[in-house]
Amino acid sequence: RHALRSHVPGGSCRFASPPSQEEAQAIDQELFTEYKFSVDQLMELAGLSCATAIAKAYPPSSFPNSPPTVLIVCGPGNNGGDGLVCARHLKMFGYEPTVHYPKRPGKALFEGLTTQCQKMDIPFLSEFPSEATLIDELYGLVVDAIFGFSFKGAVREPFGSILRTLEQVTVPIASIDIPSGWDVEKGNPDSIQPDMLISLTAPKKAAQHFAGRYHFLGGRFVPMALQQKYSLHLPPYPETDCVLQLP
Ligand SMILES: NC(=O)C1=CN([C@@H]2O[C@H](COP(=O)(O)OP(=O)(O)OC[C@H]3O[C@@H](n4cnc5c(N)ncnc54)[C@H](OP(=O)(O)O)[C@@H]3O)[C@@H](O)[C@H]2O)[C@@H](O)CC1
Ligand SMILES: [K+]
Repeated sequence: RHALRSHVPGGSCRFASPPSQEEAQAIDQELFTEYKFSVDQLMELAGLSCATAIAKAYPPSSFPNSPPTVLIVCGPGNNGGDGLVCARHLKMFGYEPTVHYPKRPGKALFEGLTTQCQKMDIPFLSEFPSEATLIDELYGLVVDAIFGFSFKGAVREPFGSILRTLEQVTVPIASIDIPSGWDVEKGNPDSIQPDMLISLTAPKKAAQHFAGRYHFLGGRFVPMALQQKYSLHLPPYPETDCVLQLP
């Protein structure tokens, strides 16, 4: 199933005291309201973490194709914004990203991130490939930036069709924060099963159901007082790294 060779060993996650969906949203809100971070600040760090973790797990030399092509699917919220930032950094790192961004919020932040990608010659696909085999032929990796910790209920279109196609791809999928289609706390055995998960801030409860090879922690921006308030017990990041591979 997983076509890529990889240079770092990995395993499933058993993380102490993961935050609930409500707690994850409360931490997010507190970062903005109490700690006065702006969304674009944290999104930049989150997206950079994702690109860095991807480059560690799937270096260009491990791709079956050259240049290393990556399909990034972006959803309508901040998870999708992380995907746009990730695309930009992957391009800087020597990858060849292509973005599909079917539902775009009319906000300056996302418009700016989209323009930045376009000005860096990152193509945007207007139609999602309907056949999984086409994705397998054209791309060495898929980045799932569709839904994050605010996902609720049954998946609505066009994302239902997209996820059904992604369930059938054989190239690895790297999910940002939460595998899309998964309940944020309970997971979802019937949805995509990514090869990689990049948990941002802290792994959520759903990460306990992740069985792919690479679990990374990213988003090294949570002040200690906030970590303590929510009993996050985050493991220490190595030196100045912005990501940490979890066991
Ligand atoms: N502090 C942090 O940790 C940071 C977190 N960050 C990132 O933000 C992410 C959380 O972002 P978020 O809150 O904007 O929500 P997110 O999960 O992207 O999507 C919600 C959107 O999806 C939609 N939608 C929902 N359910 C649906 C359904 N069933 N079927 C279809 N659509 C559905 C709904 O759109 P609607 O269609 O309802 O308008 C809504 O707009 C987080 O996971 C992390 O990646 C970083 O950027 C910065 C620092
Ligand atoms: K996701």
